[in-house]
Amino acid sequence: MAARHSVAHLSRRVSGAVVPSPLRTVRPKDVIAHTRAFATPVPPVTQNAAGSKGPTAMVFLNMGGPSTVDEVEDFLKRLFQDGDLIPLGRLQNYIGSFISSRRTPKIQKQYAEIGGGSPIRKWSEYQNVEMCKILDRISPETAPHKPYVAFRYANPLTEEMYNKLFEDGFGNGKGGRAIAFTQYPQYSCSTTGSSLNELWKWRQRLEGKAGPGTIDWSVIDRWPVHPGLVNTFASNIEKTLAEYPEERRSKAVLLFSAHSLPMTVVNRGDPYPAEVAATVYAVMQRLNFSNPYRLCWQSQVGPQPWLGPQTQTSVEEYIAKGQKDLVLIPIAFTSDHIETLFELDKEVIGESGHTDTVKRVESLNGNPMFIDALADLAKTHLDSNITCSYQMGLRCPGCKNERCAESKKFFAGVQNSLAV
Ligand SMILES: C=CC1=C(C)c2cc3[nH]c(cc4nc(cc5[nH]c(cc1n2)c(C)c5CCC(=O)O)C(CCC(=O)O)=C4C)c(C)c3C=C
Ligand code: FES
Ligand SMILES: [Fe+2]
Repeated sequence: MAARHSVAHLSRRVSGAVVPSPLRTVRPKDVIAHTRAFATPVPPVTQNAAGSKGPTAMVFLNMGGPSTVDEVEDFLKRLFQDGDLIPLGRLQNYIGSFISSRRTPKIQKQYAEIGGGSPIRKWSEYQNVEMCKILDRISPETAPHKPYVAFRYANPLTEEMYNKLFEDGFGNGKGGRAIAFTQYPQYSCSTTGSSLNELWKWRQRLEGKAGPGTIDWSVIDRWPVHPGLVNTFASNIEKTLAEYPEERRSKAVLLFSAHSLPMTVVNRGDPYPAEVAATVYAVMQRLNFSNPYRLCWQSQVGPQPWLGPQTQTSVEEYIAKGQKDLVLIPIAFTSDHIETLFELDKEVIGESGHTDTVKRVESLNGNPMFIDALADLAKTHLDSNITCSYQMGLRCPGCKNERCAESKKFFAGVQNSLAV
């Protein structure tokens, strides 16, 4: 299809003010899929090279997790008090605080069992530092690239990250460019959307109105089918399949597992289920459909209906049908966390009665192929001169959240914000 969109749809933020990009045509595919060719030649590092437009702040957005058991209560409190994740109305803070205190002992035990905390901070910091090293080489014109992490529910929180930006010479009248890079490959309003609403909130509080000297923000908001992501998943799956005897290998069932969503969020029109399915299909294409597969959903919380089928039930039902060779693939998160190390390893596999034939594919963590993919995504974004994907300007059909409207107007630009 040769549908072409004028770049008048797209905009670039310069010193906080939205200005139209220079006229050229961009296919929406270019904006969303970031499919730059992979064989980037690597020139030597050129820190502060003459003509560099850097420094550039690379800000990883994610939910975060408690690094110690003592941090669990605060983590859960922030999570249950987030109206973008769990809308509880006017009593949000009160009810959120009540639910989180009651839940804390159970969740503390789970974090204790996986080594005393979540590894998300360790992996996020490592991935970002390594990505920035690559960017300094392949994008000397925007070097040096400085790594920052902004978590939604654990330290370092968005406010802390913003103050660090100020300390390092960004904003405060000095401007500078910052890229908000979501670490959720697939976009959900309850994950990336919530992080962007939070970033927008602190941007308003700490920098006031957009204007000369404020930070120039742009966003990498989704990357469900980036070839580097797809290849890393596929190669990890191949490694796990190789552990089965050859005669059983192609009959092992691949069970992709993603964090579920409440049906209220799905029915509001959240993009996440479709984007997770896109990742699964791209990985299967890359594997040449070598095995039968299904997508299932894990980590439901509370009594309301969630998107299914549930991962644990699916494993039990396949085993009951005689299918015991099952490969679990966490497909919606880029590092290990409580849902891989506790829920999949200890509950789903541990309680399956078949720990020798039900296996889990390793998480992306520090995989160099994955770090290359992050650098490729960032490089494509830095070169593209766009603020975010064209898709990001559109609110969900059922969205009633004014924070979404405001943050979309800010990040996508007023002219690209649709249905706000
Ligand atoms: C793509 C990933 C995730 C989506 C989508 C998501 C939605 C979502 N989550 C909750 C409630 C909880 N999630 C919790 C932990 C948690 N969630 C994700 C990822 C997604 N959540 C991760 C990676 C983690 C673990 C973090 C870590 O270990 O570091 C928790 C806390 C644990 C618990 O109490 O069970 C809750 C609660 C909702 C309601 C939701 C969608 C609306
Ligand atoms: S809930 Fe999706 S845009 Fe607000
Ligand atoms: Fe969650």
